[in-house]
Amino acid sequence: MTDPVLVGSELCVTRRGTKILDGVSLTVGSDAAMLVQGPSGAGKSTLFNVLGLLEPPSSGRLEVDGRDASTLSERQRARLRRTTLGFVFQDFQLIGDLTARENASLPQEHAGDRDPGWLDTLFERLGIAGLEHQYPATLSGGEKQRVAIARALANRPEIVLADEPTGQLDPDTAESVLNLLFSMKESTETALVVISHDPQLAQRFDERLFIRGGTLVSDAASTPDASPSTETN
Ligand SMILES: Nc1ncnc2c1ncn2[C@@H]1O[C@H](COP(=O)(O)OP(=O)(O)OP(=O)(O)O)[C@@H](O)[C@H]1O
Repeated sequence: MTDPVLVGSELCVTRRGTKILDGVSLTVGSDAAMLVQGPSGAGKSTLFNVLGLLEPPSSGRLEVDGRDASTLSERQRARLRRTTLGFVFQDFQLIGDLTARENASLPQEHAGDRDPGWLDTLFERLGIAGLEHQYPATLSGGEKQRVAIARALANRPEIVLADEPTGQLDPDTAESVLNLLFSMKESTETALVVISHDPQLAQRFDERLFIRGGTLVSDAASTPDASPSTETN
């Protein structure tokens, strides 16, 4: 594995006395393509939030780009999130009264580091050049997700975290969005971590982890939604 960009050690999240994540340890290399699979309620979104510095773990250690997240102030964490991480969500999370271009440029605006040329490149490579001035309501699901990918890559992050990025798309559009995520991962040299319950995604990823009851388990056979029959290795 190349140098790790994300290292979680014994991550736990407890809510109302219940352990939602229970001792999750993982290492994401700088060129990783990692899929975290698991059934509904397994703790995938919670893990996504913790890895994305969106919520702190109750215990355990998280290192992002070599920095121990627990030692950072909220402001430093927000800065690290902006500069190192890009996010793609199942429901796109585009702002309705901003155009596609304005949505994609938000991370640059927040970082105070505008790079319109890079946004042009992203729109071009993602096949959405020409849609810059349209509002989300006028875009198809696949187009919205491509705008969301442009937004995730706007600040040239080290890691893209995607939570069920194909969950709301029809199979053909899902395939094309996944192809784009992978081709952008290669060309921008980012690590890609996708969280999904969809076993169909499995064959695309070098590394697969399975979560069940808040704990990483060793193989797909332990997760009913992730049948090993769909695996290629
Ligand atoms: N605020 C909360 N308080 C108590 N329990 C919670 C809270 N948020 C989530 N949970 C529980 O934690 C467990 C894991 O939730 P999480 O959303 O991480 O699962 P998931 O694997 O992403 O599920 P899905 O695929 O259905 O979205 C679930 O049992 C959920 O009910």
